[in-house]
Amino acid sequence: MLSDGGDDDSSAPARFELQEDPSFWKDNNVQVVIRVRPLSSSEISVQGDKRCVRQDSGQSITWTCHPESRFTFDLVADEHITQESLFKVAGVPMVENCMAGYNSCMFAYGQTGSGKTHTMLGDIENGTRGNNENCGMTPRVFEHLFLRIQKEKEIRRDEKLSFTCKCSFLEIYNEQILDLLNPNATNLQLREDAKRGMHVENLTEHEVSNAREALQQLIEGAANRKVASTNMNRASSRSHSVFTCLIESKWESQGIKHHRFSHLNLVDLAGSERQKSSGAEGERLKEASNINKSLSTLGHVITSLIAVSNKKSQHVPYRDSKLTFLLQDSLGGNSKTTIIANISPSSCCAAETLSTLKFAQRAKHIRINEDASGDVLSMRLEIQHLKKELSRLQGQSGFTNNGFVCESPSAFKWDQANGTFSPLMFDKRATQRRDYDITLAAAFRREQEKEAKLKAAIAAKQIAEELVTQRSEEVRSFRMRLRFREDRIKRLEQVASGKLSAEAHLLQEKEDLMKEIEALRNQLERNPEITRFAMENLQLKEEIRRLQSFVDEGELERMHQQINVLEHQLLEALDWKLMNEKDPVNKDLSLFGEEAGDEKNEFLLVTGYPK
Ligand SMILES: Nc1ncnc2c1ncn2[C@@H]1O[C@H](COP(=O)(O)OP(=O)(O)OP(=O)(O)O)[C@@H](O)[C@H]1O
Repeated sequence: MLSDGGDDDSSAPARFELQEDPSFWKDNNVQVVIRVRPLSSSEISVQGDKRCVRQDSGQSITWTCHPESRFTFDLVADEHITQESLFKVAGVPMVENCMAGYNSCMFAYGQTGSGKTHTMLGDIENGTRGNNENCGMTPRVFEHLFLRIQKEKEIRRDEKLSFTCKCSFLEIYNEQILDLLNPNATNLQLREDAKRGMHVENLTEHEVSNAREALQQLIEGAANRKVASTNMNRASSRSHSVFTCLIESKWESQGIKHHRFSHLNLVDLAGSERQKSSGAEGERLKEASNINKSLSTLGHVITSLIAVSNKKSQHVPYRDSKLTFLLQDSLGGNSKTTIIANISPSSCCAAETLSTLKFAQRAKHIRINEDASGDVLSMRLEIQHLKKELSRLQGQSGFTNNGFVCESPSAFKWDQANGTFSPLMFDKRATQRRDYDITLAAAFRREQEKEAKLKAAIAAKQIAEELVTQRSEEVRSFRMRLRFREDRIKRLEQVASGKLSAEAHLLQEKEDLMKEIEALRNQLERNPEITRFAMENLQLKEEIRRLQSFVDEGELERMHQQINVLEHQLLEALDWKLMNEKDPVNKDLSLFGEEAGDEKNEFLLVTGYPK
């Protein structure tokens, strides 16, 4: 039985600043955030301000009923957090991940009335954040996404970078997929193929070119969602909704055309309420049991993913619900996922709050991409290596030898107007001038070579990144084939035990084989592409190595020769001066190229130069 916490529970909750960790996503693929909503007026009327949780820091929270349990997460957002602050710590990094080419997914979990829709959509009717502080994560994400796209296009104008964004909005209601942008389309089917991965057949996709257009789709779809009044929430969402944006980018570099896709999924799950407290009956009860079934499958999927990452299991039951089947790439694929678990702090929701905290804690242990890590890791290492190479080459833009420093061609500028190096202006002037021209040209040439090397290294890095994407695709296709095989084994077991007829099995077998053939065909088509990328990668590495040795050996040698020539000329000029000047003071001063008695000599006398 649940018991209330101590007297502390009713005290006003503490406030905590959310500390962002800028390097979080470098090492993690799943972020779990807890959001505590303020007490509602109905909760206050039932239980006063008695709370079942106490926040201890920006990362930890204690469930204060019996037995007290402490939980630690990536972030715990207190009751006072604004929509904007939450967006900054969870939404902005999500967009950045997406711009970096990762599939990104955010989903809100929690009991009915805990604030999922408030978090994911908020007030979408009154514009975006500039004039509406209550608008939620999704509109803010799109506003930021289009700002970033604009900025990126400007920065990479030379590469003719272009983006296409297509939005879709669906809900899963009673285990059926409905198109929220086309309410006439019901019971849509999930399909999986090697080209598009997991997708919903015939789902409406609208191209959007700015945040306003994306918001328009959001408002239109949200109005079509199944909403009903329950004991816990006057306007309770009775379905899971998934707003997806497919971002396609194209650019050119070093004569190579690049093409990249990434998905942005924003998911508002239906409430994880207990049927008793939700007051559900009739149609509502059917809805509630479907919601609970799919959410418990989500829980099983998470448990299996943890077992898979601990090498204790190999099977993940994605197919047991539409929700997990649709989200499988976000949960177990090449994706960066944020889970916002919403909770009520009220004592009257203690059981649901504990269940949400436990769910969130389990999700924290998911380690995705494990099976692809070998390949992807080696590609990442390759990119890191190329980056190092690049910065090393950039660092070589200054060269020092015997106190002679060349930082850029401008360092070779010879100031004739000031009359410096006057001895060189006599009979040997023409030869000296030519030597300087040669030196200057060599410096420019080196600068251009470095530019070229820089470009080549950037291209090599991009190719390596493409290669990473290709390999991930390959792994996904492989996983798909694995799943087909697992299904076949299961069916054969059913045939053996008499649960499935041989005819039904053969029909399904045929369909699966067709799919597998298609997957293999696609893989075959893609293989030459991968090889080509690998080849280009190798060629670029070779080019860098060649340019490197050119700098290390040939060019360096030439530069030494040029310095020797210059030193020799300078000594000659000094000898000439020594032979022609009698006054030692003027003789020394003349080393600076000035005649005795001019302004510079006066300066040296004032500052105590010996007479
Ligand atoms: N952080 C918050 N600050 C202020 N009000 C909030 C907050 N979170 C939720 N609310 C309010 O609580 C009520 C229920 O929230 P919401 O509809 O977002 O819950 P939900 O989890 O989506 O519920 P359901 O699963 O039933 O759809 C709404 O009136 C909402 O405005």
